[in-house]
Amino acid sequence: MWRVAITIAGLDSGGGAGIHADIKTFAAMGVHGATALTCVTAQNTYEVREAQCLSPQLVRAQIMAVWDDMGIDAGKTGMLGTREIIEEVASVVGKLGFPLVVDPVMVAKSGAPLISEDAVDVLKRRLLPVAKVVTPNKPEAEKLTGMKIASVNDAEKAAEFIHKEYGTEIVVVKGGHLEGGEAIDVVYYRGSFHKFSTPRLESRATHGTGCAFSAAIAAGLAKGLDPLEAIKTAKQFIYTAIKYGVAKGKGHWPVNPTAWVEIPAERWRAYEELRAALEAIRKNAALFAKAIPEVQSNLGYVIDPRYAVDVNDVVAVPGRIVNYMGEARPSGPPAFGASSHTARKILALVGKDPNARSAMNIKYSPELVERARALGYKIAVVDRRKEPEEAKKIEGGSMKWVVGEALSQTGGTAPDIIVDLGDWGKEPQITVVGRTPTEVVEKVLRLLS
Ligand SMILES: Nc1ncnc2c1ncn2[C@@H]1O[C@H](COP(=O)(O)OP(=O)(O)O)[C@@H](O)[C@H]1O
Ligand SMILES: Cc1ncc(COP(=O)(O)O)c(N)n1
Repeated sequence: MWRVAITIAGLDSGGGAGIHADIKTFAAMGVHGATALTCVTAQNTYEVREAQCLSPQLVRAQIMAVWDDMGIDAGKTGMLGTREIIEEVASVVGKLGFPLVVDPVMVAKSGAPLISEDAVDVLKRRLLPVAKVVTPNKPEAEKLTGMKIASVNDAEKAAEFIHKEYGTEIVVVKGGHLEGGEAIDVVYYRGSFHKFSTPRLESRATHGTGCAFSAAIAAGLAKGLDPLEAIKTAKQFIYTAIKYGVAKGKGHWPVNPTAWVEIPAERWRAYEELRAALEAIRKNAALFAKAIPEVQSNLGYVIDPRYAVDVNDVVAVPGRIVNYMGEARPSGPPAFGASSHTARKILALVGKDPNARSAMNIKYSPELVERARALGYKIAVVDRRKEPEEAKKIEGGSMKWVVGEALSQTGGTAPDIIVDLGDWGKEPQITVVGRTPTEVVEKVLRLLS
């Protein structure tokens, strides 16, 4: 069943915070997102240049248009701009009664004020009493309570104070601005404290964190989750959104709410593509058997490089592709993290050329290199005997060196094949490179036919 969540918030033209972050979050969390726009900001990752708010009547009309048609299962507020808009939103929400998460946005990450000074009091006295959840960060909680917050203990006191003073049922004092190796959010709910924590990320991507976090809670409430369950999921969600942030802009980079669904989707796609390519190898098993070297073959594929961190993001064949009685055979179904050698080679490749996401090692022979030349393949030849001792010493250093050498010969983009002439105790090999495992298998097939 579809649920509807509404964001009552401002527009950030840079797409990092505000309604963009909220709608992406709603989509990623599987609810239908609706919007009541409050203000338009001309904003990017480092500054707010201009802002203009709509009339309170127009904000109300947007909420009512959604309500009268689809109903609203939960909502959240972000930038509200003026005291008049806050009063209007408090009045509508009070009347309609859907669960509301208030992110008491006051200042942008870049430093610009997002509500007028005289509005804070209206927010406290009018909006917080009709809200189900409020999610202040440290400076906002300090402003709402007049307390100084330097520890989890202080955050607990502030959370309880906000509940008692303004009547919001659930108070989440966020720990993004506190110190320590963990980002700890403190929740006050029904007379008890709860803590939700993740490792603190060293990340530039913190623009829109509060927006996406509160939208994720609202999405959970819209789906009918228990509030603590909704907050727990939102905490995992925001961790992923910060970790895989959008590396764009000169200031605080935007968070990435869609990472939550894109990463699992990417892994599935990569798995399926590899499986299809292995099927093609099976169909030509006798031919491929001729290309399997002593160390055996592997075929790997890395997920979208925006999300690839380590060998666990590369899908390959556990136990490699072997020559069994004259037929090439994967020794098992593909798995992530199944290869170390091939995976590190692909990670080195994709680090230099985002299109070089798949590779397979095959047997070296001068005839195959000749055939590649005749086919017009782009070829790089690497002499391992020239590899500096330092490269050999670093974990994964050899692979980086081989790939670096190869790509320096082909002008920075990956060749079709890398010929590795081997060294003492190292079998010479050919690595066939492509955008997808299917492309790699096709390139190998052409070489062998
Ligand atoms: N560097 C970080 N690492 C991990 N989590 C973080 C980090 N910064 C913020 N968070 C989390 O993101 C959410 C938003 O927090 P915060 O940055 O405090 O809010 P705001 O965006 O309103 O300033 C909270 O759950 C917080 O714990
Ligand atoms: C329209 C709008 N809404 C909210 C924020 C707060 O987000 P942040 O504190 O991450 O800058 C913002 N900068 N702009």
